[in-house]
Amino acid sequence: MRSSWADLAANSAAENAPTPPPSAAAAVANNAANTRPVYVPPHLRNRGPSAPAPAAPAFDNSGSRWAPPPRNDYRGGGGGRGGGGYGNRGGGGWDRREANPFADQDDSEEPVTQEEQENTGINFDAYEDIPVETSGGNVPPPVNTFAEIDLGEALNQNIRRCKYVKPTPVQRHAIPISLGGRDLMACAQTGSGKTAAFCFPIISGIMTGQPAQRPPRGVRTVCPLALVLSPTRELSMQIHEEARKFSYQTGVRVVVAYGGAPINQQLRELERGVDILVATPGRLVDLLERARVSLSMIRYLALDEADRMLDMGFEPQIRKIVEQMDMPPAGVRQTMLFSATFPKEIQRLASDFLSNYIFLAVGRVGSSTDLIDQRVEYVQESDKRSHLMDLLHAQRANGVQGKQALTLVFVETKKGADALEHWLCLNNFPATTIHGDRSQQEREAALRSFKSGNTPILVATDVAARGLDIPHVAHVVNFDLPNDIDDYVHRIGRTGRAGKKGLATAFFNENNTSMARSLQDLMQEANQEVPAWLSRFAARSSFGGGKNRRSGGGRFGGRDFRREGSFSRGGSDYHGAGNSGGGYGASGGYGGGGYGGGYAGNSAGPGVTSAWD
Ligand SMILES: Nc1ncnc2c1ncn2[C@@H]1O[C@H](COP(=O)(O)OP(=O)(O)OP(=O)(O)O)[C@@H](O)[C@H]1O
Repeated sequence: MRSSWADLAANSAAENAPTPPPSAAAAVANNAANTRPVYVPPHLRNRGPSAPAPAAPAFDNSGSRWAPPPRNDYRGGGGGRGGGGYGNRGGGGWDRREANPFADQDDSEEPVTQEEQENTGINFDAYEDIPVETSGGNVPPPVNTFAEIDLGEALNQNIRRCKYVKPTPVQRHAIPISLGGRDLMACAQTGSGKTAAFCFPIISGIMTGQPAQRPPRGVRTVCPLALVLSPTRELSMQIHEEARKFSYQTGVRVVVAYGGAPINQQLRELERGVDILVATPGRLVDLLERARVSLSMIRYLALDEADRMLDMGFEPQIRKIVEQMDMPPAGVRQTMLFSATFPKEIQRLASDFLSNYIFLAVGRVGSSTDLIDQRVEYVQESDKRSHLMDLLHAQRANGVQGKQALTLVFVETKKGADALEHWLCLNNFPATTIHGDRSQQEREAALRSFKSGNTPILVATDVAARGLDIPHVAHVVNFDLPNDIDDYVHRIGRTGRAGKKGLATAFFNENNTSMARSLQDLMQEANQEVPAWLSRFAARSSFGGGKNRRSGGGRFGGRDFRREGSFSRGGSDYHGAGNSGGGYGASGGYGGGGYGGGYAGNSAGPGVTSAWD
């Protein structure tokens, strides 16, 4: 298996986080059970050693563990807290050793001021004027500060450790909605903090909710309370890392399962206990079929990159997981769907998974808008390499390519990625690749090497287009443009995150004519300068009503599809409440057919490596 020099360097530098000894509380719990771990519900797990020992949970074992949780036992409280139980340090329950996810950062719990946050480049004032649209009945009002939300002290402490000073707009709106027990379809721009927006309510809900029933002894099936699905292995890993930080010392245990990595290690982690399972669909189906995971206790289901999860590649797998296994149905579980893009067709599909939901669209949040400087250059296929070289030399000369400034180059094919990486390295530009033909180890090493700045150029297929939060990506180059404007939005969203500025350059030629109109519209809405030649391409391609045209006469979708006349289900929950910003947000005009690169891997049979999980 080929491996670039940079990957090898990164491999050798791989972290080896020390594992702290088990806490006193965990040891007490374990002894009490004659070395067998004793289940302690999350809301009791935080009691320190001095606290009274948790009483054995009085589970009603008359029903089997397969019985679904009591209907609405955890909902409808409007965020009300049922007796606390969170907040204290310590830990108990399962084999509950917990590495400190903040170990390699300055863990001072000094409050971060807004000024300090701005010094880090995060400027949330840029988000203040963002139009927000909500629809659905009885939308809970947004909050302005984390302090207004009763998330519990342990979680609040982690928010401080993460140095989050105030909630981003999607968090301000989404967290109260989810804490209110409502299903949610949320659309907010890349880099705007959606991960925390779905993690916080889940963690808080598990900390304070009803205790879960424990599987009988000897049964190796685990029953997580929350499931977070994402389309790629790397994104699942990232969500897992984030969720571990948010849930540190809360007693809530987060486990990740994804394809391409040995399943045995993941099984061992699951056996140690799991409250929140973060997974890619393929690996999850495997675990379900082996009966190592049961979804019967699921209270929270979150789909990150939900439009991708429900597009034609993933939809059958997602339906299987959500509808054909043992997961409680919509209305019993709470479901949250998040993405930066949400085509209407996918919204329609997604509504099958939701019950009485609120649609939330938070305007552009400066990702594909002001914060990302978008440029499109006309470059013939044969000139692309020399053009890229010119850009990289200019970056070097201007000091843009400092140690910390990273460049992410998107190409169409895996072979193309390898060839470009090779050529860049030959030309003294250290590069590595990530795509579906690389082993998982290689993919992870490449990402590490890129993140650390050892290899400041990453050549990627669409497998890296969504969700990845890599600090210091200063420049995204669309060496090959995607065929779908939503993919473009996600790709360029790897820069300009959390209020920071970024640059995105696209190489355009005749092969991309079908993208001309949607690209022009996107750039116009983002107040970017559209070259005259691109407008001419757009005018030509508009005659055929190109598949990538955004719906709504050039205005972006980002609107609840239920507002369209076509929504006529009985018992509609649409009440048209909320603010109406209009004309912003996610895309309409779902292009379809535009998933090159690793997409084909989704339908791969057993044993075939999929780029997506
Ligand atoms: N309240 C906050 N204050 C400061 N930083 C935040 C806050 N919320 C999130 N962030 C940071 O913003 C960055 C982007 O967050 P996140 O990855 O969740 O974005 P996203 O909306 O999911 O993006 P994408 O659509 O690309 O998946 C992360 O580095 C995260 O730590």
